[in-house]
Amino acid sequence: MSVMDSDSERETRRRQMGKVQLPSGHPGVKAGKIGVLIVNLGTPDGTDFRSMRRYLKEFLTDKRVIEWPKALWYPILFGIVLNTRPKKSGKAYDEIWNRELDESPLRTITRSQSDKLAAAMAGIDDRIVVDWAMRYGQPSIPDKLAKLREQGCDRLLVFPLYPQYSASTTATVNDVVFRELLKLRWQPALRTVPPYHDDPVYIDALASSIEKTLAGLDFEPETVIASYHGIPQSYFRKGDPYHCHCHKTTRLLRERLGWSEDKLKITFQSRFGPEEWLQPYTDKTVEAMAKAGTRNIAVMNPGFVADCLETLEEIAGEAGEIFHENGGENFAHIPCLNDGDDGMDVIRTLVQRELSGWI
Ligand SMILES: C=CC1=C(C)c2cc3[nH]c(cc4nc(cc5[nH]c(cc1n2)c(C)c5CCC(=O)O)C(CCC(=O)O)=C4C)c(C)c3C=C
Ligand SMILES: [Fe+2]
Ligand SMILES: [Fe+2]
Repeated sequence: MSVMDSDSERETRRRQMGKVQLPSGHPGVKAGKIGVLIVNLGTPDGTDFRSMRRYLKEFLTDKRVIEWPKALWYPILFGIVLNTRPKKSGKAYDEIWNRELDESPLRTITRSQSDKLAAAMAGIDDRIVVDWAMRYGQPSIPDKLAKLREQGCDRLLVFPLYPQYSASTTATVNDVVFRELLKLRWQPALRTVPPYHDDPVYIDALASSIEKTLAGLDFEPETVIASYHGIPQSYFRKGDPYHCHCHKTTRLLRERLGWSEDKLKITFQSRFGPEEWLQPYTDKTVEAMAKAGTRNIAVMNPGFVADCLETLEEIAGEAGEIFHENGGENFAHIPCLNDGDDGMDVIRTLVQRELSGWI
C-alpha cells in the first residue's frame, strides 16, 4: 500500500483485488485508478494512397483545423485535395517511415514517451495508468478512454502534447475527450494539462538540447532558427494565442542562452492552402539568409514534442536542401526533445504537477 490510507480508498483497493463480495446482480465495479493520457496529433497507418486519404480526411474535416464554411471547403477538399494530397504526402512520409516497426516516427516516439512516463510514474503512485493516443488515426482517443475506464480510472488527466496552445491542436484534443465523456453515465473526474510554453522546465530542456547538439557539430552556426508550425493569420486575428506563445518561448530561450535576436530567430513553417499564414516563413527565411551570405545555420522545432513529418522531412530534409541550393554550406537540424532524458523530464514534471491533490 503506498499513499492510499482513507477507509474508502482501502475499500476500493479491496474491491479491485477481488476481496469484496458484491451482492448478486450488482454490476461489476472498477474504480480507484488514475488515468494519464498523452495525445499527439496523428498519423496515417501506412504511406499508401488509401491510408493517407483516410488520415487526411479525418484531419482536414476537423472544423478546428480548417475553419472555412463547409459549403466552401468541402468541394475543394473532396474535389481536389483528397485526390491529390494523399500521393504527395505519402511520398513525403515514405522518406521518414520507420520501416522496422512499419509506422510513422511520431507513433514510435509517442509510444516510447508513454512507456517511459509509465515507468517513472510507477515509482510515484501505483494507482496511475499511463497510455497514449492520436487525435487523428490510431490509436484513437475514444478507444483509449474506454480502455482506461475499463481499467478502473475514475480520475483522468489528458495531456495534449503541445507546448504552445492553439485551437487547431490543443482544443481539438480536448473537444474529443469532452465529447466522449458526454456519453458516460459514470464520468471520471477530468483535468487537462495547460500550455507550458513558458515553463522553466521546458525552456531549460530546450536550452540543454541546443547546447548538446551544437557541441557535437563540426561548425558553429551563425544563426539558430526556432521554426514553429504555422497557423493561418486569420486564426491569430480571431484571438488564438499561439503566436504570442511561440514568441514568448523564443524570447525566454534567448534570455536563457544569453543570445541576441540575430542569433536565435523565430520563423513559421508548414503552410497549407492559399491563405496568408504566420510570418516570417521558414523556407523563405532560410533561402534569404543563404542568398545574403550566411553560411552556417541550425534549425530547431520547439513546438514539436516529437520528431515527425514536419521536422524530419520538411526541415531536416527540404529546408536543408533550400539552404544548400542557395549558397549555404553547413546546415544542422536540432532534434526535438522526443523521449530523451530532457524531454521526459518535461513530461514527467508537468504530469506530476497537474496530478497534485490526486496523488
Ligand atoms: C490548415 C491546416 C493545418 C493547421 C492549422 C495545422 C496546425 C498545426 N499542426 C501542427 C502539428 C503537426 N501537423 C502535422 C501534419 C500536418 N498538418 C497539416 C495541416 C495543418 N496543420 C497537414 C495537412 C498535415 C499532414 C501532412 C501533410 O500532408 O503535409 C504533423 C505531423 C504528423 C506526422 O505524422 O508526422 C504535426 C505534428 C501544429 C503544432 C499546428 C498548430 C499550431
Ligand atoms: Fe499541421
Ligand atoms: Fe502575438
